[in-house]
Amino acid sequence: MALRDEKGTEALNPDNLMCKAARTLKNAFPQLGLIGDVALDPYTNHGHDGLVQDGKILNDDTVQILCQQALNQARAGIDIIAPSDMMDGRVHAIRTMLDQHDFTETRIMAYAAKYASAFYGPFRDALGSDALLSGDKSTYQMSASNSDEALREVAHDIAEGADMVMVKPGMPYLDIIRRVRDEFSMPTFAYQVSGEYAMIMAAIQNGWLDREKTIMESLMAFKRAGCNGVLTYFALEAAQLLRK
Ligand SMILES: NCc1[nH]cc(CCC(=O)O)c1CC(=O)O
Repeated sequence: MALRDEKGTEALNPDNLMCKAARTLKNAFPQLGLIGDVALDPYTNHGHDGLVQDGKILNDDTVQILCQQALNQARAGIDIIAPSDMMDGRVHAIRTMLDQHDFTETRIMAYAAKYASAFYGPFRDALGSDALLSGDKSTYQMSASNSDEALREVAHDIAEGADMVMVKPGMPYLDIIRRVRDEFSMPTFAYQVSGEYAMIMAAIQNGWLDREKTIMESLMAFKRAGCNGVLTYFALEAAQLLRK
């Protein structure tokens, strides 16, 4: 909390928690691929992903800072920059910044179709941004009622240089995953978010659902819908189950 401020300055600190963790992991496991989430909400005292003035998000000023944040992460050893902020134009700006600093091989996984969702609750609790958040994120994240907009958002991000695209949340948006994969044939990922994880875990803990079967069925659904990969809090357990 003490490190949060209006502009998310800590995001640009080369010795922030995330950069330290990235360097430590790369030293210990040089073969490990690292994905870094780029957005300001872990660092701002208002809990938004971007800068706020008079209750409005400042898109272009935020993009400048996100570029610096991406560069900071690339320097710490992050292999794939994953902007989760949903500002317009950030993929192109980040690509340009990375290239200018010789990070030409650093990839971009765009949170391209990201919905303003209730399913991020547990993540925001963990981050401490839920209590801080003034208003909501509906001016930059998408409305759950809209599916064509997802295709337009994905098209923008691909045109701006995204190497991979993501749909988020996952399970309530399987239709979007299928449309995105069919339309663009790009490496397509889903993020099975914290609320999906919490929902499944709560049911497992209550004895209502079978643990292994439910986890694997939930992940299989993403593959069926067209995903090339899934970001999930079940990753470790799923890897163990797949090895059996
Ligand atoms: N930009 C922040 C960000 N990056 C990942 C998540 C959610 C992840 C999850 O719920 O598991 C969020 C939350 C949000 O947009 O409020």
